[in-house]
Parts: sequence; structure tokens; C-alpha cells
Amino acid sequence: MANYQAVHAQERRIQELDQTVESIFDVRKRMGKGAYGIVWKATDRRTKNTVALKKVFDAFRDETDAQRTYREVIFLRAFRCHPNIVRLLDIFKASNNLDFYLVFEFMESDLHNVIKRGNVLKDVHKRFVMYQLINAIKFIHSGNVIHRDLKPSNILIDSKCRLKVADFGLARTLSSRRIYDDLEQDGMLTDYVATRWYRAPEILVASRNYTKGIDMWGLGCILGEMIRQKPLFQGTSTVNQIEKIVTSLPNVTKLDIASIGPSFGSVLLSRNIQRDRRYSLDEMMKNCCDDGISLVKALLVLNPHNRLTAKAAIRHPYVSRFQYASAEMDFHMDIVPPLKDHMRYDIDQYRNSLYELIDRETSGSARTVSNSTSSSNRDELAKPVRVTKQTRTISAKQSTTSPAERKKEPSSVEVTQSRRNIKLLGSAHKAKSTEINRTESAVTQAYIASTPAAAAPPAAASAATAPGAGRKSGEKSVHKCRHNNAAVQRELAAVAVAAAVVRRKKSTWQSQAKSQSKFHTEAKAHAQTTIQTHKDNIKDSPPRMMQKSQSQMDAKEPIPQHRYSNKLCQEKKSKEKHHSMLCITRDTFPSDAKHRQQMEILQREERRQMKRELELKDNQRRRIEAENDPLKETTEQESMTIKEIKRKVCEHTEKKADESLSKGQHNDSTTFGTCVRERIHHLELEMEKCTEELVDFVELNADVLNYANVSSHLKKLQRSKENNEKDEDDRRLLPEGICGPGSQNYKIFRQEQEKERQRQVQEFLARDETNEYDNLDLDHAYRAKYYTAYKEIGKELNPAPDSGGRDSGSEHSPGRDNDSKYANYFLKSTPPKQICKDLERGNELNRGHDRIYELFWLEQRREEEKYRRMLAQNDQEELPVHRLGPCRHRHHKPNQPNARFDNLRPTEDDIQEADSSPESN
Ligand SMILES: Nc1ncnc2c1ncn2[C@@H]1O[C@H](COP(=O)(O)OP(=O)(O)OP(=O)(O)O)[C@@H](O)[C@H]1O
Repeated sequence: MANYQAVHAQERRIQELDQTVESIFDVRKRMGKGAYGIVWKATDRRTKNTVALKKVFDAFRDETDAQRTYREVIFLRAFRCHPNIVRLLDIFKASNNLDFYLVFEFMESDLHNVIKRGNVLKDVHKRFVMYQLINAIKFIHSGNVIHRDLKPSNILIDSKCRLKVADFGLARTLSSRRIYDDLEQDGMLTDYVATRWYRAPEILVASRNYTKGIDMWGLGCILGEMIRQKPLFQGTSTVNQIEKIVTSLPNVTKLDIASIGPSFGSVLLSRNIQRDRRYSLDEMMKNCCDDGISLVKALLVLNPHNRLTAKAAIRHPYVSRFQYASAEMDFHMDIVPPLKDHMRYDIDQYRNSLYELIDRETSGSARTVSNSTSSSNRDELAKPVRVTKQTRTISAKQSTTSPAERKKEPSSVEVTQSRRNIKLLGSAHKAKSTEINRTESAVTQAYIASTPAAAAPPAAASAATAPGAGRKSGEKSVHKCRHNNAAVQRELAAVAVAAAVVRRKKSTWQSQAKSQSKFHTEAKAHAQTTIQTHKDNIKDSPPRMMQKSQSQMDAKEPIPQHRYSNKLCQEKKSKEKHHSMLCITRDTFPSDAKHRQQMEILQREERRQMKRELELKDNQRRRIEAENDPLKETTEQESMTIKEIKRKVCEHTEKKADESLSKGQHNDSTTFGTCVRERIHHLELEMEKCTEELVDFVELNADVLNYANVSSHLKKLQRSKENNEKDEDDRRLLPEGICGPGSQNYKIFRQEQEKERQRQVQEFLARDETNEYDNLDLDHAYRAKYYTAYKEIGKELNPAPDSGGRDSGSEHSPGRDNDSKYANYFLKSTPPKQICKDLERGNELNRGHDRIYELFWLEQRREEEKYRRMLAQNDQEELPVHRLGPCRHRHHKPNQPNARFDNLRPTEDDIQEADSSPESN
């Protein structure tokens, strides 16, 4: 209970507002709450302006908090001139001396809430948001400062899609090289950062290698989140965060790890993390446009040195269209807070430094003069102090400044004039505007640097109460700058989108016109080069050139036309791309038809020019021909020959086409090659069908066709095959010296061979078991399994005495290739009788071999068919791999309990099982 009361009391204390603050502001609604403060929407009672009031509770609780508060104020003041950085209007110290009040310009929402709401941001909005974000970061980085806490809830946005970066509590300068001291001292970066989802890998692995890349990583995460509508890497712990990052990125190299710097955490990066393709960047953002993905990929790079810089990012195609004057705003010097960023001071030092700042700014203020005190006086400090533009203006008029100094203050006329000038400059003279911004930045910097605390330690700083002349002039300049800047901001904000659109409109047209004219020139140059080449060729070899140009004319396809169409395609593509990108400027684009019309006109013009050139060239040719009679003759001859060849080719083609048509083939294609190919394909299909039918037939009639029948059938087939071969060979003449007189051709030679064979068979049959015939090397053709069948056939065909006496099938004579041996006999000048003998022997063996092979083949086909049938049956079921649920691993058919049906890969066991299954029998 006591605990509850304490919490309640604490909550009440956080919520309650200082009375004086309440007297100034009409506080309406709570906008948000962060780790350090609560933000309300409020209205200034006097000016009626709506503001955001942030109460930083216990702003100086410890050194870390004190430093955070201090940094926030210092950096916000330094960057307030930028349109994309939230503007700090006022600072108040609370009466309890613990809290702190910051008054900001009011923004309607933050990016986190907008993304959360779903499809609020369209592509163009995302691009504009990103542009402004990069713009702000570019400005911050130009002052050599890093924000370090970029996340959607720190990006404020209004209904006009204007964006402002907030929360500079973690920002720090990079100008000091000893930034790692900070990490050493606080070592609690994680405490600072509300969420790890936007943390760069180098921070996650606790590397000390801090660069501006930290912010660029944050930008990548934010863009990814806008596109994906949820955070890219939602790590549940630091390790998990690293894993998520590594999973999404391409392979981590040693160089990447080295670039992050040596740290205990880099070990995490070098671990072999399992990658899930679903969480790769490409996969996570597959619905995004190419530009978006490319920007995210360029920002989310592990190596911080390889990440896109803000300067480069602003020129990225995803955002480049929004560029206007403020994009060029840059600090040209480092922002260095008065209390050094890399050192840790005590609480009082931070507090005093801030109070002094407030005092300085409010000194002489009409409304706050009663509250203005010396920073050493705590009781008086406890009263709230207000710093406003109005009070400062009043103070400028009422203060004790000399008339000479007052003269320097801009009058209202001057301000109006300068505002008008800036309006002009802002919209028309980018360079001038840049200069103003530069001056502004320089002045702001000078102002920060000129504060006593910047040069001296805080104690000394508090002693220095009287501001110097330099500071006064600085103040004036800042005041002037504020006016100017307000004008620029208003101007830019009002015309931002419109200006971008108009500029885009113009530039699109300009670039299109430019590319068209460039292409036109290019085409012209090409045409001229072609013509020149033609001319040269005519001079060198008139007849060929003539033919070439004629064929070009016939084809009616001049080269530039082809190039035109390519170019047209390219132009169209790029135009379409632009078109899809710039939906807001859609109406301002030239229509497709218009563009095509233009291109067509150009094309026609070009063609006409080409024709003219060719005519000219023809005339020239004719003139040359007339001048050179001998050349004319050659030309005529050549053209005659070409015509003749053309005619023959035409005739041939027609003949072939007629042939294929007469065969009833549907022949749309006019080329002969296509006909032939179709025919071959058809025949192949027919052959396949026949083979299958034959196999089916043999299998179905396996019982009827016993081995003897099959073999006799095969024998017949073989004979007819041999006869066919013989018929072809019969007409050929035998080489000289191979055969005896009278056997001039193969026919007679074969007859002789047959006779010899008959005789040998007789002899063979009469032999005893010691016959010396060698067997063929059949190892590669069949295995021992099939040899049994061979032996059986052998028995039936040749009931030879050697049956069973010798393992005549399973062994072979090594080193003897009978095929090549018999083939070579023809080349050697061996006596004809011996040749005949050997040939006969070879033929006999070959036939045996063929028979065995045929049987082996049949056997093979039979087995194949068997499995095919089995698989076909299996395929009628769903493939188990594609089916989820309990049946996923079912291999057994319910009606055949003993058989396994793994239709993906039948193993040896499967085959054996199938063999023994009733189906195979
Ligand atoms: N100027 C503003 N206009 C409107 N809303 C604002 C403004 N500034 C801040 N907010 C809202 O208040 C929330 C908290 O603000 P801020 O981030 O400054 O607080 P914080 O305590 O520093 O937060 P964090 O925990 O992120 O450090 C923001 O997310 C935003 O929604």
C-alpha cells in the first residue's frame, strides 16, 4: 500500500505543473511521454500560439541526467534554425529547482504513431519524410554532431507531412577525438536508448568506433519501417538484435567485423548465424520500389564506413526530387558545447551552466525581469524564468544598450524588407539563400562559442556576468537571423511541395527534351557515318555496295530505325519509371501518345533523310557506272549470277514446301528446315510409340513367346536388318587386294562368306569340347545375371559340346577388342581366305552378342515397365512430400500391406520387394 502511494505520489509529481508555468500556458492535452519527460499541448495565454510544453522531471537527478538535459538544450539551440529540426522556443526553470520546462513549436504527431495507424503514408509521403529526415541529419552532421537516438517516436510530423527531428538528449559532438571516453564513463548507452531496434551494429557490439554512420543506420531502419509498416529488426535482446541484423544482411566478411573495431561484441558478428531467407532485406521489402530498397540497402551496411553519408543520401533517386534551398544548409564549423562533451561534470556545473544561459537570454526582459536573478542565488533561481522572442524584442528596445548599438538593431521595416528579400532568395536564388544560411550558422556557432562557459570552466563562467560587446553583436545577429530564418522557413514550408512539383515538372520536360535532342543528334551523326561508309564502299567496290544498298532498301529496315525503337523503348521505360514515382506530378507529364507522336515524327524524319541519302548515293553510283564501263560489265555479270542463285534457292524452297504440303503436313512455316525438323520430330514420336507397343506386346505375350520363339523372331529381324545393310553395301566395290578374282563387290564377297560360314558351322558343330573360340568382351554389355540367359539361348541355338564345360560368358580375354580387330582386317593385306574365316568368326560372335544385347534390353525394358506401372499406380495418390497432415509419411498402400511405395526413389530393397510382390509375378 505504502509502495502504491509512493508510486502514485511520484506520478502526480511528474504530472503536475509549476504554477507559474500554468499561469503562462493553458495546458490542454498530453501528447506523449518519454523516459525523461511528459509533453503537453498548450496555448500561450498571451500570444494564443499553440506550443508543445515538455517537462523534464528531475532534470538534474544525477550526472547522466544532468548531462542529457544540458546536451538537449545546447544542441536544440544550435540547430533551431533548420526547418526540419524541432524549434526550441523557450526554456523555464521550475520553482522546485529540480524540473525543467522546454517549450517547442507544436507538431501534431510523431512518425511512430503515423506508421502505427497503417496505410497513412503513401509512397510520395514516405519519400518526402525521408528527404526531410536526411536533410535534418545532413545539417546536424555538418556541425560534426551525431544524434544517436533516431527512431520514429523522435520524428515529429504534422498533417502537411512536414517533419522535425526531436530529442537531442543523446546527441554529441564528434569534434573531440576522445569520444570513447564517454562510453567508458557512462558505459550505459543502453539505459539511454529506449529501444534497441534502431541501434547500429557497432553500438550493439559495444564498439568504440563511433561515426556519423550510427545515424545513417537509424535512417535505414526508419525507412525500412515506413515501407514494411513494422520495425525491421525487432530484437528481444542485444544478442538477438545482432542475430536479426546479420540474418538480413549479406554475408558478414572479416573486413566488416574489422571495420567495426575490436570489441568483445564483434565475436558475436563472427559467429556462424543461421540465415533465414525470409528475413533478408530483399524479402522483407519485396513490395517496395527499387529506389526504396536501394536506399535502405545503402544505409543498412554493416561496415559504418561504407554506409551512405547524409550528403550522398540527399542525392539518392528516392529523395532527390525534393531538393530545394534548405538542402544546402550546412554548418561550416563544429558545434562544441560550452561544457565539453567528452567530459563528465558534476550536476551543479550542468545546472549552473544552463541557468546562466537562461539568465543571459532573459536579462532585461520586461516580463521576466523580476524573476531574473544571479545563478548563485538558489532561492531566486527557484522562480520560473521565461525566454521569449517578444521579451527579447522588448528588451532590445528598453535595455541599456547604447544608441549606436540600438541603431544596429533591425527596424521593423528592415525586417520586413529583409524578409521579402529572403522570400525572393529562398525561391529563386538558391546560392544566396545558402549564403544566408551559412552566415546564420556561422553566427549561431560564434554565439555558442562566445559564451564565457565555452572558453572557461563553469566556475569561471558563472563569475563572468557582464556580457561582452562581441556577445551583444552576436545576440543581435542571432536575433536578425531568427527573423530571417522565420521568413525562409515560412516561405519554404509553404512552397515546399509546390516548388518541388514545379521544379520537377520543368526538369522532367527539360531532361526529356534534352535527351530527345541528344538522341536526334546522335541519330543524325549515325546516319551521316553510314552514308559516308556507303560512299566510301561505292568508291572501293561499286557492285557489292550496290547490292548491299539495294538489299537494305528492299528490307526497308534501315539500321537507325532499329536503334530508334531501342531508344524509344528505353525512353518509354524511364518515362514510365518517372511516372510511377511521381504520382503527384502525374498530370503535368506529357502523355504517352504525345511522346510517341514526337518520337514517330522524329523517326519519320530520319527515315526520309535516309531515303534521300540513298537516292543521292544511287545517283552517284549510276554516274560512276556510266563512267566505268568495265566495272559495269562485272556488275552485270555478278548481278546475273546472284539472280541465278536466288532463283535456284527459291525453286528449291518451293519444291520442298510443295513436298511437305503434299504429304498433308500443316506447314505454316515457309522454311525448309522447319519442315524437316517437324518431320523428324514426328518420326521420332512414332518410333517411340512403336517401341513402346512392341515392348508391351512382348511383355504381354511373355508366356507365349518363349526364348526360342523370341530368338527366332529376333533372328529374322536381324537378318532383315543385315539384308538391308547388305543391299546398301552390295553396290560398293571392294578395296583392291582383299578378295580373290571374281569377287569385285561386297555382294559376291558376302556370298562367299556365307558359304564359308556354313562350312565353319559344320566344322564347329563337329568339334569336341576343346574348341578354341574366344568369347567377346561382353563385360560392358551385360552382367553375369544375363549370361545365364545367353547360355540358355546358346544351348538352344547351338547345342554345343562346351555347354557347362567352361565359363565361356563371364570371362573375357583382356586386351582384345574384337570389333576393332575385325574392322581392321580390311585395312591389313591379309590373305582373303584368312579374312573370310576371321570375319565369319567375328560375325558369328557379333550375332551372339547382338542377340544377348537384345535380350538384355528386353529384360531391362520389362523391369522398367514394371516399375513404371508401379509408380503410375502410386502417382494416383498425392505425392506425400506435398501433402501436410498425418498422411505425410505414408508409404504403404492399404490394399497391399507388404509393398512399400516410395515413388520418389525406389531403393534396391524396394525393387526386390516389388519383384516378390504379387503384381510383379
Ligand atoms: N513538439 C512536439 N509536438 C508534439 N508532440 C511532441 C513534441 N515533442 C515531443 N512530442 C511527443 O512527446 C513524445 C516524447 O517526447 P520526447 O521524445 O522529447 O521525450 P523523451 O522523454 O526525451 O523521450 P525518449 O524516451 O524517447 O527519450 C514524443 O514521442 C512525441 O510524441
